[in-house]
Amino acid sequence: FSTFQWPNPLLSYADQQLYEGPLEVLAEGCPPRDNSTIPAQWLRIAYHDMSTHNVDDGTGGLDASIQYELDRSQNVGEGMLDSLNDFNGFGIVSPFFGMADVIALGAVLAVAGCGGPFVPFSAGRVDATEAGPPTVPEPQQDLASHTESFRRQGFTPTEMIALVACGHTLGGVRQVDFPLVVTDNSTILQTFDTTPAFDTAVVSEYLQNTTQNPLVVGPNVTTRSDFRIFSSDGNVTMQSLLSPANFNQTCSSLFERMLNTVPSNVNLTDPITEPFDYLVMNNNPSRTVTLLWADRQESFCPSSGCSQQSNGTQNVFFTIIGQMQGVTALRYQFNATINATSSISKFWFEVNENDGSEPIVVDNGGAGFVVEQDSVFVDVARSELVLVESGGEFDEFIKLVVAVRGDGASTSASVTSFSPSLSGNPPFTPTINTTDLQLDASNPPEGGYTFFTMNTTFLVTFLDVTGTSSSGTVTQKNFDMTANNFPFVLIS
Ligand code: HEM
Repeated sequence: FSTFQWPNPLLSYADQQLYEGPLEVLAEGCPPRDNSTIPAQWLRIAYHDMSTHNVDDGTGGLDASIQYELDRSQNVGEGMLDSLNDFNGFGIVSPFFGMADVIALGAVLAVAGCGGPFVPFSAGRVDATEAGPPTVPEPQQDLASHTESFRRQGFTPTEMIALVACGHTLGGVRQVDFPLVVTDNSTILQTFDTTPAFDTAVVSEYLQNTTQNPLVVGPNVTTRSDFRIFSSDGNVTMQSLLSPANFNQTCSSLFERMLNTVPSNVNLTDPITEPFDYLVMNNNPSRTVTLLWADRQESFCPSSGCSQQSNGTQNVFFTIIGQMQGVTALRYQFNATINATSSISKFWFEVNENDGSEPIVVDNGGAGFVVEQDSVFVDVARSELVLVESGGEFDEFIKLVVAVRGDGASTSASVTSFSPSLSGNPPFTPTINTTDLQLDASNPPEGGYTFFTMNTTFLVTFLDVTGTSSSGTVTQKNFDMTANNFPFVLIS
């Protein structure tokens, strides 16, 4: 069992994106694109975004500043724009998980998708709002410049050799973008090694002098930067990287550091190395899982808690990250009715394998899963996903219903909504809107609550809901619209 403490919207969301998120579909199986592969493009953009870091003053790093740097020759290549569109297109940028976190997640998935090692993922990067310095290394620079570049980014000369080898096991150099590196214009892209996979071929082919890596053996000696870097310690580091186990371990830890290179005022989460939203267990059909809760007045539920047994299970389909770690999980579902007056103060679970062993109590490290407030919340059961049909045309919207404890005369509610950018061009900036809600005529007050409503679209992914009553103002933060199934209503 993990030591994860609920609630933690950032960690929960990062865990969900890593283990169940949609982005992996473009990385799984190392799919080809633009004569290279999608993962190669994702790994390169992560490095370029991070290369603005300066260890001397703690500025720059993986901060999505690349969105403002695409017009620089260092960032040439259609893979850059394609990758940013991939990252924006899934709509997974959230109020607390920005483009920089998505770029880092993309690199983790890229390495795994091409058969490389697991790279531990941390979240919490902060997106820049302007370009960083133009400090991406370029092939025509000399070894001393590259050594200084990597020092400034936080890497030793030995780490520079390994990081370049780890990066250049994927993809290659495009002739149109680097005509001085790949001079033969019948070649669209010259790969760094003969395999698209994340493997040691880039190292072994270099050491065997069979390499076609244009940054090692290209016709233009000035742009043989990989040759100068790889041979800078008499091939000692490259020899050590011949071992697949050492290559994977070295690349995993250097990539983790590369992705965690952020401005010094940014704090990242601990690395996520297991799916902690669930209990990960073998399937046991005789297992029972019980939801227990305490009421707010401490008089309604028995001292052992009110309880409700699970009424069904769902298989969790893990991404390549979960698959490579060999984890399996079931999600247990509950349908519990909670008395509106006595309400709920915290909940927890009991897992009984029914095999004679003691039941396991899952209680968030002893504290229980505390429900901070019950005065303001999105009422999922009263909200509706509405489909309107008129003359063969369909219009869809979400009728959002918010419950505020208190009577109609003294209560009010507003919603701040977050929608990822719809633009096809970076920088991708989300839309944030605040709207005052109307009293909901179709849901009269009930159970001490007044109901408010607004219509919203599927483009909204997160909400903060604020309600005011005679007892004060309360906000339910970070309500995830994409994680909820509202009742469906057809109007025709
Ligand atoms: C001195 C340092 C480096 C130089 C001069 C350099 C240079 C280049 C060049 C010229 C390309 C071709 C890009 C294109 O045609 O689109 C390239 C591709 C690539 N680089 Fe580097 N690179 C360096 C370090 C790194 C590092 C540290 C990484 C680590 C992640 C990396 C990852 C990649 C990847 C994955 C590609 C393939 C992109 C694709 O196929 O679309 N590079 N690099």
